[in-house]
Amino acid sequence: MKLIIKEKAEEVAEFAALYVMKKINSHKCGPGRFYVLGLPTGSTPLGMYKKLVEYYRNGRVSFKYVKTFNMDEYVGLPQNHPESYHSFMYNNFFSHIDIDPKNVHILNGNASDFDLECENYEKMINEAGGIDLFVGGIGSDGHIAFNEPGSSLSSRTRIKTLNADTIQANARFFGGDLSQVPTQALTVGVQTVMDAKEVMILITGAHKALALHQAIEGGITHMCTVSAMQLHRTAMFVADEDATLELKVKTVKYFKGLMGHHMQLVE
Ligand SMILES: N[C@@H]1[C@@H](O)[C@H](O)[C@@H](COP(=O)(O)O)O[C@@H]1O
Repeated sequence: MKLIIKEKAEEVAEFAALYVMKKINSHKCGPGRFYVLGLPTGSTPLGMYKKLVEYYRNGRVSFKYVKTFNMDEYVGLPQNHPESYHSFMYNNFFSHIDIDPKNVHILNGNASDFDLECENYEKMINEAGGIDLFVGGIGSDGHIAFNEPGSSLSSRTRIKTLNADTIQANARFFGGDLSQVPTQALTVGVQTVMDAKEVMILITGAHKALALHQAIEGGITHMCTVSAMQLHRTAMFVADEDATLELKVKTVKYFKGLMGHHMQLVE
């Protein structure tokens, strides 16, 4: 596992965007050779999307031969609702780059058969050759995508009922009104993320510090689903200083000592 520690959230965003750009550019993409990205929503990855749009505008990267699979989507929210993850992704990223909409995959939270929708999603990921890089954020209880505490660590794409903490945390996007927050979502499973060739988790802010501690210094537990990434061969956590507040000084020192080496990943 790698832990990249940057001083500020903006530098986390920059590192993540540079990493994604480098991966796409070194993949030798073309017709029949796509780079496949797994993508998150939330406030944490916003800065990364902004940077990627900037790099695209400066001609440093193209998404023409990139396929994307989003992590999750609310159930029952119209696709064009401003807080749907469809809207989030188009407003903040897809509408500003050269990706072909047919290469964008987002779960349909209004499907008539959720089991079939989720099964097809896994099939489409397989048909795309699997996910090359899954980028994720986490909730303050350490959930990845919408894999709430207690989710099976071998779970696959399915419907989940959101817990009270997640509904509370997401109420800020619905005018603070808990009753407006959808109570269910379709989400990739922990195993769906684990199957990606690479995983990069972005964590910023002191409110995520305990989650980062549990994720990398605690044991693997379904009560902190991102901790499953300890079993991933190439998991990388990218955190700001605030998110490291609950880590041991020894852990922080060790990974900071590797920074020179790790920065080569984006050079
Ligand atoms: N399903 C999403 C997660 O994918 C995201 O990581 C989390 C944290 O969001 P934020 O980055 O806004 O803290 O929110 C939701 O639960």
